[in-house]
Parts: sequence; C-alpha cells; structure tokens
Amino acid sequence: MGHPAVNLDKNSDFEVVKDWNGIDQIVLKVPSGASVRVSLHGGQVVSWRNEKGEELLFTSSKAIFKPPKAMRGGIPICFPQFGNCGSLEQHGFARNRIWSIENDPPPLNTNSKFGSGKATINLLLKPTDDNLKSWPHCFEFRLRICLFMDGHLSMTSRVRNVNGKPFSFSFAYHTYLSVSDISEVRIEGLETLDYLDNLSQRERFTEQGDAITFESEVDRVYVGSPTVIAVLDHEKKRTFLIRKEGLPDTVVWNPWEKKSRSMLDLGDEEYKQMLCVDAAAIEKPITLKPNEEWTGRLELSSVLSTCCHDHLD
Ligand SMILES: O=P(O)(O)OC[C@H]1O[C@@H](O)[C@H](O)[C@@H](O)[C@@H]1O
Repeated sequence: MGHPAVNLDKNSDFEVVKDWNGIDQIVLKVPSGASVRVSLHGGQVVSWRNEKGEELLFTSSKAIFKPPKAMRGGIPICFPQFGNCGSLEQHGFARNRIWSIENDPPPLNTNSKFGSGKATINLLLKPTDDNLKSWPHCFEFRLRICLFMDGHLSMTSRVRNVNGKPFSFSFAYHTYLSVSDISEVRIEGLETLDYLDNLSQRERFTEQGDAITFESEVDRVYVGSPTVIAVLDHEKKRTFLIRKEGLPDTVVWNPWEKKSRSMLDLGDEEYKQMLCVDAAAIEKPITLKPNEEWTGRLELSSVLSTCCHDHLD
C-alpha cells in the first residue's frame, strides 16, 4: 500500500492523513520509529511497523481500498457478528462503517504491561438508521488504539448498551499477521484445546499434541484459549505475542491455495505470506444489560524468537 502524505491535523499523539479515497487515516508514531496507521473506514488498523520500519501486518497486493467493504489485511473489527453465524453481513457491519475520532472519551482503566509512554487515538462508532434496521440495538463502541515506545500495539474495545433491552453480540480482532512463509510458521498456546471447525459446519474437535503448523486450509475457532498465544516465524526469527483479555476464543485462518484463487482481493500465492490469528468472543456471545459495558483488549508485540519463552507463562 502506498502511503499518502497530506497532513491535515496534528497534535502530540497523532497525525491525520487522507487515503486514496479521501478517507481519514490516523498515523501514530513513537520516537523509536515504530508506527501504526488506522483507517476511519472500519476503525481498521491498516499498518503496524516496528522501529526498523518493517511491516508486521499483511496487506493483500489486490486489496480494495474502497468503502463499503473492508480491505483485505491489517486488523478489521468483526462486530456485532462473526462470520456468517447470524442474519447480518459477513463479520458484521462495524468493519464497513466510517468511524469518528472521539477527543474526550470516558476514562479507561488499563494495566498495560508496556508502560505509559505511548501514542493514542480514540475512535467511536454508533449505529446508523440502516444498522438499526438490521440489528435493532443502540450501542456505543469505543476503540482505543495505543502504540507504545517499544513498538507494542494495544487495542481496547468497549461496547456499551445504550438500549432499553439486553442484547448479545460476537466480536473478533481479525488480525492478518505478515509471515515469511506459512509452512515455516507455528502457533503455540492452542495445543489440546477444543475447536469449532468452520470447514466442517462448526463441528467440535479437540486439538492433538503439538504446536499448530500449516499444510492445508485452516478455519477454526479455538474455544477457551489462554491469554497469551505465540506465533513463531522460523525464517524471520520473529515471534508475535498475542495477549488478550475479555476474549475467550482464538480464530486461526489461512485460506490456502484453492480458496485464495477464488478471492478477488487476494493474490493466488499470497496465502503463504499471511496468517490470521484473531482474539475473539464467538462461542458464547457477549450479553449486555441496559447500561452495561464490555471491554475486550488485544496487545500485540513482535519479539526475536529467542526472547519469547519468558512471555509464554
Ligand atoms: O472474506 P472475509 O469476509 O474477510 O472473511 C475471511 C475469513 O475470515 C475468517 O475469520 C473466517 O473464519 C473465515 O471463514 C473467512 O473466510
């Protein structure tokens, strides 16, 4: 993806630039050189770079940067539905809506492990009349995205019920990690867990034995997964650490060759360079009573593979 450079606004934390379709994107930068780019289209993180300027998220070379659809890559937000398990459009409407910047959101208590030095943006989504027709529940969805001095990225979602009645929803941070070669990658932290297999009508299976590796299409929801999951990329000697709170499930998705060929916005061979590992709440939807708020938090970091085992306890 090219990086547009029209500077519209500035404060200490972020810059606002326009993408090719004139939609605002937020750029967060920290002095180490790490950066994050967030599109108001979908509240979607579209780029996360470490201090060396290396892109850590996958973006398809055929991605379509045009509303109303989410572009293929980055971190789309799936809400209030995951996949096609409901009457709404696939993965819900949040990823296809234009979000707004919220300058003064209600306070949020966080105990981040990454310290306080950071650049932050707060976004807000409320339902449109159209959304209310298909999903008749009034909500406020606040998304706080922080980039820490050491390049760690955190995303905190808060969904508040501002309705007179309870409602339920599913949620996922649909995270497209950039990997060297899918056959060189393994996931640690999901061994022996139960999963719902989207390739077999969500039938429940139990993962056997070792770390997860890839040699064909995978589309699974691991239920009740631990709070820390590691994605190890041997070739790059890089490990992604995924920490989550309020998000009991983990989706693992790679479309492999045949499905990639059927997807207009993914190159035929590009499945090799991506792996989706989503912190999610799917098996048991979240239910909120009137005025209740739910928080779901994701922290992503990328470390040298030799350093990661200390973090996995
Ligand atoms: O093409 P979409 O709507 O972005 O979805 C991509 C994939 O997203 C994954 O999270 C789902 O588990 C898959 O079933 C789905 O194919």
